[in-house]
Amino acid sequence: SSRSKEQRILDFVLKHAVPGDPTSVLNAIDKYCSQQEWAMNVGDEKGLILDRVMQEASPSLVLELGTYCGYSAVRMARLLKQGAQILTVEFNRDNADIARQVLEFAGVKDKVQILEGSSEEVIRQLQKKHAVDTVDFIFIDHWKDRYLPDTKLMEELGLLRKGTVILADNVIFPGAPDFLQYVRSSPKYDCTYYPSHLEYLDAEDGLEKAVYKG
Ligand SMILES: Cc1ncccc1-c1cc(O)c2nc[nH]c(=O)c2c1
Ligand SMILES: [Mg+2]
Repeated sequence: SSRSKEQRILDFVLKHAVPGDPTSVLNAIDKYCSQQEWAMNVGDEKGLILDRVMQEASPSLVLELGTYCGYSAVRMARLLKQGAQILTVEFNRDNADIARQVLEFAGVKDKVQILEGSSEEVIRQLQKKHAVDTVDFIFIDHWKDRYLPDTKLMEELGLLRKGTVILADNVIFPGAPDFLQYVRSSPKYDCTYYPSHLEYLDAEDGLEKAVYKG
């Protein structure tokens, strides 16, 4: 059977990156996806913004919505402080399998747990099944129509604490207008927009940071 684009990305990483070196894994994925086949990794330009915002938050527990091939999970895991953890949610089983192999090759698998399922179902299980109290940093990068309902759900479940940082990808392209409108008009959030570009392309995109005020 023919290999998928995601399997071809993994193959390129295994061939061209250095085992245990997360930065070489990021460089390999960025090289392949900018030169051979476009893919929806957050990429190197928006990735630098993710790096800075995440380091500023210095989180002990990170929740990522949308693992895909594991690029942003590797990106964040390489910067985590000692003992910190990432829970990343992926709906697509094949992508989760690719991401597991990428994370293992990068040497960060002990810092990251991939939770398979819909973001709504996984979010509802975090406190009881995964012993989560509150989350320190949330990277939203899954499906634009779920940004707002999942944010509201996390509020309702008490998963956000004073100072929890939400960083959302693709708020311009494909765009999450209802999410943007909500967080920017809500007294519960302090928002900052980081203009950038769609991964590997010139199209405009950006990241929105929404800090929960508790
Ligand atoms: C797929 C696509 N085509 C054209 C323009 C943008 C996209 C695109 C880019 C992303 O960074 C995405 N991140 C998470 N989830 C997505 O669905 C997604 C889609
Ligand atoms: Mg994205």
